[in-house]
Amino acid sequence: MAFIELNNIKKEYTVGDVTISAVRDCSFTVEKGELVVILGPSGAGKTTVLNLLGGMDTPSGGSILVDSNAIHQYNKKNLVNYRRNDIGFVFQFYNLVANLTALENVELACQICRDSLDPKTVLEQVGLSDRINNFPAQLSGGEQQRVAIARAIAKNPKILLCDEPTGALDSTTGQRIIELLQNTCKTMGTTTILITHNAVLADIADKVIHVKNGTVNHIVLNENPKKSNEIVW
Ligand SMILES: Nc1ncnc2c1ncn2[C@@H]1O[C@H](COP(=O)(O)OP(=O)(O)OP(=O)(O)O)[C@@H](O)[C@H]1O
Repeated sequence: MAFIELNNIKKEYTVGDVTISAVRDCSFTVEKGELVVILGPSGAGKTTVLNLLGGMDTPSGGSILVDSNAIHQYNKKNLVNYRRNDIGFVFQFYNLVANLTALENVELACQICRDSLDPKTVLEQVGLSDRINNFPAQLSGGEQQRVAIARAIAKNPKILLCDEPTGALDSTTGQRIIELLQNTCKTMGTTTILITHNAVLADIADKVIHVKNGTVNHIVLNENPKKSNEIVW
């Protein structure tokens, strides 16, 4: 059994009298410790899939199994605990708390979950030992994203979910963020899922799930994923 299994997932939104099918018949698996890129154009359903995986939303049909747990059957309380303890989230625009320092941002996330790592140590691991007392506005975009990654991995999550993590960064800074995500995935063994419309990022993944019109189009396994310094966009 795979670490993550999505089976025939369907997600529909009802807006007034209209039903919008965001995701349909979507199935794929992710192995423990794998780095997976979900790639597809705008509107393909990537964010919907990520939100379902992260327990921010529940499917209209199908099943989601994470580490043998049936996430699709979770009630609100189960979902709160799942999001707190099992999921680390990295966003395109970092979403740091502006009036807290880098260290305080990471500490805040650690306070709500069990088994968290030492915030200072994790900030050192992401290369920010000399910036821990800075506020987000005093940091570059790349540094802010490092804080956001530190905040997510300090929770010691089962899964790291990244929504266009390099989308707001230039190519060189983005490469360094990819390097950090690749290293974290390999050294900590954190299963990492990254959604993007940037086809260049496909090469850095162990597995690429191509999505189109709300469903999986095809899946590619990379025997030899590229290093971050081998890709440019
Ligand atoms: N809460 C919602 N209510 C209604 N429709 C929605 C909702 N969320 C998503 N959709 C629709 O579902 C479809 C898939 O959207 P989704 O955001 O998952 O795509 P995406 O691949 O992440 O796109 P992008 O790269 O632009 O973020 C779109 O047609 C979108 O308009």
